[in-house]
Amino acid sequence: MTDTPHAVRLAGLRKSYGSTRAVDGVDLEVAPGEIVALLGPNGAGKSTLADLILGLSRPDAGTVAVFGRTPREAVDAGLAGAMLQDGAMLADATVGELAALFAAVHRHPLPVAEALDRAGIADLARRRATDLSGGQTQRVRFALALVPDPDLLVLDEPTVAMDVAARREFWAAMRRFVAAGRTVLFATHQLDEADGFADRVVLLHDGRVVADGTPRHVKSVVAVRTVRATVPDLDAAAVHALFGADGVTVDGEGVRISTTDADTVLRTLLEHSPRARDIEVTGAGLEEAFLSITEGTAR
Ligand SMILES: Nc1ncnc2c1ncn2[C@@H]1O[C@H](COP(=O)(O)OP(=O)(O)OP(=O)(O)O)[C@@H](O)[C@H]1O
Repeated sequence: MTDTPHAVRLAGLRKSYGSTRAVDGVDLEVAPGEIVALLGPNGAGKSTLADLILGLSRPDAGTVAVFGRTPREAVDAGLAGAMLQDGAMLADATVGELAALFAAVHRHPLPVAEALDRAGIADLARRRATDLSGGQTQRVRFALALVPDPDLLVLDEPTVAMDVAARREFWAAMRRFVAAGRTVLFATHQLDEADGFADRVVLLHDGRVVADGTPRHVKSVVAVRTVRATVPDLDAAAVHALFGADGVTVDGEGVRISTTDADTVLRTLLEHSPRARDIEVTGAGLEEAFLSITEGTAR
């Protein structure tokens, strides 16, 4: 641990690929010991942000500091470890050999056996790294990220390809990792994962931070539901007067309303249109929730 105030400090960060603004003006400060989920739909900019924090790509504008150092310095000093989506496995090497290779390039590595043990894959040490299932490969990546014994772990969608049991074990291992006061920043597009593990959730959309708070706060923002109903003699003007225009679609006798408070919408709808039928309430995916946020209906 260092005395610097922030594990991660991003200021005015921008990164474009051609005309795509992958990261579009991000300011973010993460204190040591925080567990932060970067939550966002596909293409929100989570991987790009992770790469910038680790110094794997350079920003077009803005600054990145990791424990007060440049990303490169922090990684070289073993302060930051990474588990990325596409870390390649060396052909022919066993898991143990791969971890030993990693250990050789770090200044204060964990003993290989301990890194494998902490990741819960001691039994895979002699297996060839390229012969593993998707979930096992993810856990090898996790072990490799632990090898430098870092104070900050950056994980990009760590549980992709893991089954339920592997996920449970993975998060248990992560809990042991953070028990020592270390910092974790993980990207995910699963709200329940952010909710279950993070103490802070940063919501990204189109390269921008659109919400930042406790899982409870962010859940209330993205827990959008869609209410659909068929209403005979539907009066579009009356519907808009009741529910506003944002997130409300009227099509013939069909009405569709996006809301964070489906109970109230249903009560109001039935009060004013007792003949409403085919009523359906569905949970929205993150994409839909984000659309609502950006349209301003889910505030
Ligand atoms: N190397 C690249 N070249 C061109 N465009 C890129 C590149 N990397 C990312 N992008 C674009 O930048 C945007 C952000 O991508 P990024 O991978 O950071 O999002 P993400 O939130 O991690 O998405 P996912 O959940 O799908 O991994 C997307 O529009 C993506 O197509």
